[in-house]
Amino acid sequence: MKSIAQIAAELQGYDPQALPADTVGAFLEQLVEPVTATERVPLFSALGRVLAEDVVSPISVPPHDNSAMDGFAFDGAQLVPGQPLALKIVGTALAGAAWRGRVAGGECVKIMTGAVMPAGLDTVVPQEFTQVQGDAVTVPADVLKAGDNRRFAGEDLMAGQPALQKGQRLTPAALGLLASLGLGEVSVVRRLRVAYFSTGDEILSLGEPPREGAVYDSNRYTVFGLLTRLGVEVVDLGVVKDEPALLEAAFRDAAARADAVITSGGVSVGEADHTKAMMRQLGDVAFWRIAMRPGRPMAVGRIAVDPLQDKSTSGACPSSATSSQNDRNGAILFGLPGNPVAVMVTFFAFVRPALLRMMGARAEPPVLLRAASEEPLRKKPGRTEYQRGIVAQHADGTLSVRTTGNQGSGVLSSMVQANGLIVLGHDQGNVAVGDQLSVMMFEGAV
Ligand SMILES: Nc1nc2c(c(=O)[nH]1)N[C@H]1C(S)=C(S)[C@@H](COP(=O)(O)OP(=O)(O)OC[C@H]3O[C@@H](n4cnc5c(N)ncnc54)[C@H](O)[C@@H]3O)O[C@H]1N2
Ligand code: MOO
Repeated sequence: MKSIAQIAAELQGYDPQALPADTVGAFLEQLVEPVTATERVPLFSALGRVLAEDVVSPISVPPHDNSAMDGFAFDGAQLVPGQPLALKIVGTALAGAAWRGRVAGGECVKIMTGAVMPAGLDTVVPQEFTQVQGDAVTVPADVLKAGDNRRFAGEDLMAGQPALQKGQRLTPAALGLLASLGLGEVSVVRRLRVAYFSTGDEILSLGEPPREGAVYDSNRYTVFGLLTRLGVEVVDLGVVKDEPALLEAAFRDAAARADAVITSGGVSVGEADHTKAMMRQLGDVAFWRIAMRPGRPMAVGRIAVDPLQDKSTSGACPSSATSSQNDRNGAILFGLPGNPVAVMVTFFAFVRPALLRMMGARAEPPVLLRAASEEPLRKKPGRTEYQRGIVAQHADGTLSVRTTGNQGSGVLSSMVQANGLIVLGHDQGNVAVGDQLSVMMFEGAV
């Protein structure tokens, strides 16, 4: 486990007062480690979980050569170009049971989609292509070739071949694939637990009456949504007032109960701010000014946990967990800036990839779209900007993007209007109409 100072010393061009966004990613990759405990869960509980081991196909799927169509199976060697083929029906092969009769030249078997191909037959003519009279079938000339409409055993998955890889997040398709292999349970990395609290004397909890100078706590709900979508267990610690004793209790409780602690507020340079002091006192923490907008101030580090107090896994995992203790070294701290848009942007840019790494998931850099700017944008080189964008698709298939207007980092409604974040890179200057821009789409991430 490397200290903040060690990681910083090894990173080229590390300047905590003007940290390029790329360097933050590199720093966090050094800071966080995947948790190692695993458990077996039934498929219905596995959606979004991270596979703890490679899955090798115990069987071939499909298990036998079978028909892709309802029609007539025959030996395709009898097809002659330019000539129809007359066949006699000698049986019916239904899905679910193999048809065991013998088929001679000039004969065929009526077959249903998914039914096992009778021995010696390799071609299926769909029934709508044919003329049938009693037990006589005519295959018109040139409607198909030998081998058509036959699905091979193992063409989806072959027994003994890798089907899914460790670190894969289980999607609906992956659940179906595991089921197709006959596997009812799967070994996954234990769920990550992430604690969150909002800080600030001006922050009202829902239900409190409005008062002058105060705002309702929106960050807690946004972060809850972001974390839930990510598939982690959320430990909600509410709003914590800017008092040292309350903050200390909240940090200690959060670090004891969770693998990572996310806070919002109190990381800038304002007065009457005990949050930073408490982070410094309880942990090994770096305070940054990142060369980006929004999301400039941010604190990152590790809060030590007294092993006797460690409640992060006790009672959290079912008894099937193969190991639930000692798979972490303190709780990782993400001290996010208070502004609601800055919270979301720093989450997408830094926290989400770091949490995925802690969850044991394979790195999946977001796929960025390219879209033509509908408007000129002012942009200073030397910092990364994330502007809220609305991407539109045109009749000819091309994409364009416009901003949501006011880009203030307190304007949360802009995040609701937007369907993605326009990423203006560190060295990018002003943007002209028609310039191609990269957009990180929310679909899948938000
Ligand atoms: N002199 C400077 N002032 C500021 C700087 C700076 O570099 N020099 N940076 C600005 C930037 S950028 C940001 S972002 C903020 C970050 O400040 P803090 O992290 O200390 O956050 P607060 O001051 O507590 O809050 C900022 C803003 O966000 C509102 N807020 C906070 N928590 C919530 C919440 N849970 N729900 C809704 N809204 C919240 C809060 O009321 C403030 O309006 O500092 C700038 N200043
Ligand atoms: O960058 Mo602050 O994080 O603008 O709101």
